[in-house]
Amino acid sequence: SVVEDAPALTDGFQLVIDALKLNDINNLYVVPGIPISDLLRMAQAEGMRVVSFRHEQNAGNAAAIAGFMTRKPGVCMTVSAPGFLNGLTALANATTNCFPMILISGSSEREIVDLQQGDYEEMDQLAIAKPLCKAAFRILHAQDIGIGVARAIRAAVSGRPGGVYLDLPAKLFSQVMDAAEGAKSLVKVVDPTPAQYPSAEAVNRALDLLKGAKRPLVIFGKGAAYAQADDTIRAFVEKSGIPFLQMSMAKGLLPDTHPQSAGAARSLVLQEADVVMLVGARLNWLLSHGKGKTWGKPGSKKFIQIDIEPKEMDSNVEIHAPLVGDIASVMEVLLKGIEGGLTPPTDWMATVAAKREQNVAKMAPKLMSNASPMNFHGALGALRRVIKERPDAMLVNEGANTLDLARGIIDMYEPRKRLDVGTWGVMGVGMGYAVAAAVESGKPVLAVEGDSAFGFSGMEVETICRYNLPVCIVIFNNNGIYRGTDVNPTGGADPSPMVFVPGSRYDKMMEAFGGVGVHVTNPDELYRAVTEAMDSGRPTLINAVIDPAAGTESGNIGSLNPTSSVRKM
Ligand SMILES: Cc1ncc(Cn2c(C)c(CCOP(=O)(O)OP(=O)(O)O)sc2=O)c(N)n1
Ligand SMILES: Nc1ncnc2c1ncn2[C@@H]1O[C@H](COP(=O)(O)OP(=O)(O)O)[C@@H](O)[C@H]1O
Ligand SMILES: [Mg+2]
Repeated sequence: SVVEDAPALTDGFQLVIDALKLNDINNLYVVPGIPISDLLRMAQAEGMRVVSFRHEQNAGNAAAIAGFMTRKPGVCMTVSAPGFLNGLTALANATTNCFPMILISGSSEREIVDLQQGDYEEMDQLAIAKPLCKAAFRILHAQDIGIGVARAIRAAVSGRPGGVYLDLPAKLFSQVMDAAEGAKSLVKVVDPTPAQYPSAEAVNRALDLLKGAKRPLVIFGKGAAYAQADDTIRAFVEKSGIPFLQMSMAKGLLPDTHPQSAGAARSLVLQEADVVMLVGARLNWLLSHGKGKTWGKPGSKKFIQIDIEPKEMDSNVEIHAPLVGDIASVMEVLLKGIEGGLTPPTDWMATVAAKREQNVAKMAPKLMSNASPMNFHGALGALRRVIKERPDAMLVNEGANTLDLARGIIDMYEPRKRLDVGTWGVMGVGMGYAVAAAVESGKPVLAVEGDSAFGFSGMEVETICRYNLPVCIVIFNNNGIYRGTDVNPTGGADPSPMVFVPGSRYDKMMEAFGGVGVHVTNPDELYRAVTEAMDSGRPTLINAVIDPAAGTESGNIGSLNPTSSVRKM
């Protein structure tokens, strides 16, 4: 009959789904609406995991951290204009942190946008996205969907990973084409992250510096965690005997309790080291740009830097031995290069270990504090114990005091388990990261949130309940941004802009959506409530009361704040 003879047809909706699935992308982090609602329904019908959020920024953050965790681009899908704009902060944050992510947004018809005739949600999204991401593409014809998706995937993960924008005008989805032709138009990306080995000359230059060093130091950044070269990295550290530092999201690459860890002796090693090897860590503000009093006498250090991005070398200070390549390949060659040729700096390591033990001993009593209302140290002592007992749990962390103190107090034992505000120090990543951490890892998630930080993405507690994710949110409720004691200098009726409703009960928010809400006022209650949540896997929010006076302005980075010389605040 006529139907049987008619060539099978496909369309833009189907080709987008086929192109993503062909490239092993199965999870979508989205906010539905025109023109992507049917695309999402079809994707779900085809077995893709479609996780629907309450705000695109959180969907985008989820996609970005999924990229960091999996080395595959995390995909966020939004509607046009306002939905696209809401996703941009996450796209820019992914690019800043070198997380591979693709923001796919529906958009308005080109002919109306280009004549500025006032389309529904009209905006030239491609032009607006370009400065905020690694690459940006628009697809106008169904037969180009295969190559367009392939381009976006390769751009996101190749070289320095980052954010990519893919613009899909509404009319593209309903375009029809021959199914056989459509299948042929699809592209499975081949080797998007090729091994990139450094030259022998570059390797020897670095090995010479390491062999001549009296006080060497290795600093691992989140690039080293992302590389997933965990065994090679551990072998290099243990064969070389060199002390190491782990930046926030690299913690757990080696256990923070490792005998060569210099985490608790950070000031000493940055001051005294004579050769510093940076592995997937930029000498940016987080490392004081490699200069100033943090780094001891000017010119007292020789730097080795391993990075896939050639332009990162000499970004802040002279790099004496640049090693351009992917961390897995470079560390493999360095490991071979030190076989039998490097004498472990045992005296230096002993000096570092002594300092570390001294600082750990100084901190220990603070972590036993049973004060109620709690201070940060007492509360974090309880959470430190939970993660020690559950090293495979994911830890999400944001805030100021809540972030800065947790970073040093909660030891990590496994790679890619600590997910925090990263390079940009951006608040609001918490719930998006928590959702993706649960979806991508299947492991229980502990999200340790400042009360202000939580507020940026808190509506997603409904998303967490809807998907019944094993997320335990602990809010350090000190009634404010940094602290809860600020006052309005005029004594007027309005509260200080830095404080919130005193005695607020965030746990009631979780109960509103069927999750478990707990209110705790001491570390023992906190420990028990988190343990119960991690055992049950039930969405849980614990309102942990912290003394409003316990914090400091901006945590550890108060010095970045400009202050008035004419007016004392
Ligand atoms: C998007 C965004 N907005 C504002 C800030 C400024 N900011 C803000 C608003 C912070 C919240 C600190 O309060 P908290 O309650 O989360 O943490 P503590 O009370 O424990 O210090 S930390 C910080 O740098 C930011 N980093 N990112
Ligand atoms: N697979 C990889 N191989 C080499 N370098 C990488 C790889 N993945 C990411 N990088 C690099 O790692 C660095 C990460 O640095 P950064 O985000 O500053 O880490 P941190 O904040 O933890 O110090 C970036 O410069 C990025 O180019
Ligand atoms: Mg606070």
